[in-house]
Amino acid sequence: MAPAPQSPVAIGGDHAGLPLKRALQEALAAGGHELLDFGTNEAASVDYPDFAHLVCAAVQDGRARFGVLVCGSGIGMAIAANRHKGIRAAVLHDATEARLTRAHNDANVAAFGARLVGPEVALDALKAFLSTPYEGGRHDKRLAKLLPPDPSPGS
Ligand SMILES: O=C(CO)[C@H](O)[C@H](O)[C@H](O)COP(=O)(O)O
Repeated sequence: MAPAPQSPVAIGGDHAGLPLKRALQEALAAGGHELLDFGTNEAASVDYPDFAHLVCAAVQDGRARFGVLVCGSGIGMAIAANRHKGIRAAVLHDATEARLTRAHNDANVAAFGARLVGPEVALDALKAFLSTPYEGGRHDKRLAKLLPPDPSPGS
């Protein structure tokens, strides 16, 4: 992995994500990224939102520039992460999605499904995610519209 201007990176996952989380951690560390590891580091079954909340809090308060979340599908993690103000999480299956969500959505959390994506593809996507800048411009006003309208629909 290329040297790391975007450190530190907060990482977390559930039991299903553990093998991929470990692989991503090793690659990030080898690339010089400072890592904040929020677990889990045990094979025992745990609940993915607990780890999503820890990682997102670290991104929200500035301890981490980016977050990485790993569960079985990546979906539960992304749902949990996107409930946090200022967090834009995307489930990634390849490097193209990673580049697009950084360039257009200024995503700050990458979610992976360890049961669906292999370590090489996930690592490629993570490299692209961490190295692609947000484009700004026309995307700024769209990001501003991601906030719920006031009053929120259904309230
Ligand atoms: O929440 C998920 C799906 O959105 C994650 O993939 C979890 O890792 C998965 O649900 C865990 O499943 P398990 O049968 O409890 O191992």
